[in-house]
Amino acid sequence: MLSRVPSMLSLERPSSFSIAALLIIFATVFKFISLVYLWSKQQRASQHIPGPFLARWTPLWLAYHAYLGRRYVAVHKAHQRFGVMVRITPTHVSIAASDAIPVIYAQGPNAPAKSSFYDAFVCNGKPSLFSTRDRRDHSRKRRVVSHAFSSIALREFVPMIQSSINEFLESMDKTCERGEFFDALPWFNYLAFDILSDLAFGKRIGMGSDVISIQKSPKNAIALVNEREHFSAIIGVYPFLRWAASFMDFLPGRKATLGLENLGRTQVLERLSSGASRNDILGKLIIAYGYDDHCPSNDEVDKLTAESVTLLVAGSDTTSNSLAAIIHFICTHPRVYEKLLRLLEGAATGEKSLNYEKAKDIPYLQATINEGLRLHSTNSIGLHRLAPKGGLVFRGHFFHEGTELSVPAWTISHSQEIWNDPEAFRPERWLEGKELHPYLLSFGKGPRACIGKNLAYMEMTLVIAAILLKYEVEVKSRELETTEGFMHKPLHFWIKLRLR
Ligand code: HEM
Repeated sequence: MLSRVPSMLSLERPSSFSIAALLIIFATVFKFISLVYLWSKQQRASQHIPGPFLARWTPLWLAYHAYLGRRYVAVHKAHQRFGVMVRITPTHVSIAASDAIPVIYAQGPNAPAKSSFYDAFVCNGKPSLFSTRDRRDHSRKRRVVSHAFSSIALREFVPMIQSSINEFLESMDKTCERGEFFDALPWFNYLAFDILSDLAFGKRIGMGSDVISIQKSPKNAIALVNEREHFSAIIGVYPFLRWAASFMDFLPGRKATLGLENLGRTQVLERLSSGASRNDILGKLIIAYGYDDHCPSNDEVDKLTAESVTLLVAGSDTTSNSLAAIIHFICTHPRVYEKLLRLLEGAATGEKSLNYEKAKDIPYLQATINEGLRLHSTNSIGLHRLAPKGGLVFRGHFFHEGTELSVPAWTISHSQEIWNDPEAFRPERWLEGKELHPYLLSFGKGPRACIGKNLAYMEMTLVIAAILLKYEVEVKSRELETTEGFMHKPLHFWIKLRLR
């Protein structure tokens, strides 16, 4: 009789395979239940905080506005309607208050860390400096990468940056010959891309002749950055979308991510195999990681690729879009334009160009850049952080560990209490004695603030000085149409240039 019992019902000892399968199922169910429990606990804890009806129930409200490229507008309007604290997903509270900046973007061992939003920005499966969430891992990486951004390193980059700018100016000269309005935004993008790819890959990708074979057209590489950034900003807000997207390599944003990874890997491998040394960011990273004295493993190549791609993405269109917006504001404010030009001409003493050492010492130019960054708000969203272990208290509200928190950058940059007449473009406000830098969120704040900030100021200073000294710039429209990916950017920048 016993022999007729089906083997699956026999009382034999389970194989190690079935034990492993059971353990995996058990672990998955446990993880799911604990996630649901955590989610409902956080949701209950922030239930007293108002917000748009849909946002209180699903992250899709935020994902939808990110998809439309208008997340910062939706969050800003929600603050106007509901007040300082607004729930923008069931577990994410946006706090539009300047005193929240040093709390949410705090330094120190118990500072709020980046949230899983940043998993959407991981490259090659390897978190880069930007997407690393663990505090200790991040500090270690930041120490290594910061070698490439020291003030000595930046000074060494000036000739490389200048050479890209000279090539850019030659192209601009040709537009003067035609004497027509043209969309300068792609040209700013090419320039920033040239500069960054030169520094991060040791090879210019943009408008130069040195086009990388994998990206036949320079526009492709720029489109990849735009698409990847927008895609990550959408799927970042909802773990389910991130999970679903990982199976959908056909999505344009997913393709863009893979395309950029390939582009970066090709360049990094080429550089490593050539054994060439160059004083650029990639060269400095190779030395800082110690890959100059042994042949790096695949894993190490992936790490280096992740950093290089991140620097290209984080440093190119951010700078070009900010530049376009700042020059737009200068041109639409003749008083500022004339004042700036007089100061630049004074420093250039009769020349049509100005070196960095002189340009950086013109306070009004730096004030104009800051004012443009504020008014345009390249970084417009609230950068996601997590309430740390033990929770976080702000203005008497307790936020459970793991609640997402952010300070909406656009809303802070346009706050009447901080800026007094916030819609006015008035660089002078930066020179009147009130310390305004703590409220400028363009580069983030705290331990995760932008590592490329000084490089960005250097580029913007050099390009604005070069353009204003060489050309008369006329804009076609007073309006600047914009959209938002992860960063806030103009859609076009129509100008006409005349040689001065
Ligand atoms: C105007 C130009 C730029 C703007 C507006 C900008 C903005 C920002 C912002 C807001 C953050 C913080 C992100 C967060 O907390 O989620 C950031 C981080 C970062 N930026 Fe920039 N950035 C600019 C230029 C650059 C450049 C030129 C580079 C490098 C070449 C760069 C590389 C990075 C990196 C690597 C991080 C991550 C830092 C970390 O987590 O430790 N950025 N940037």
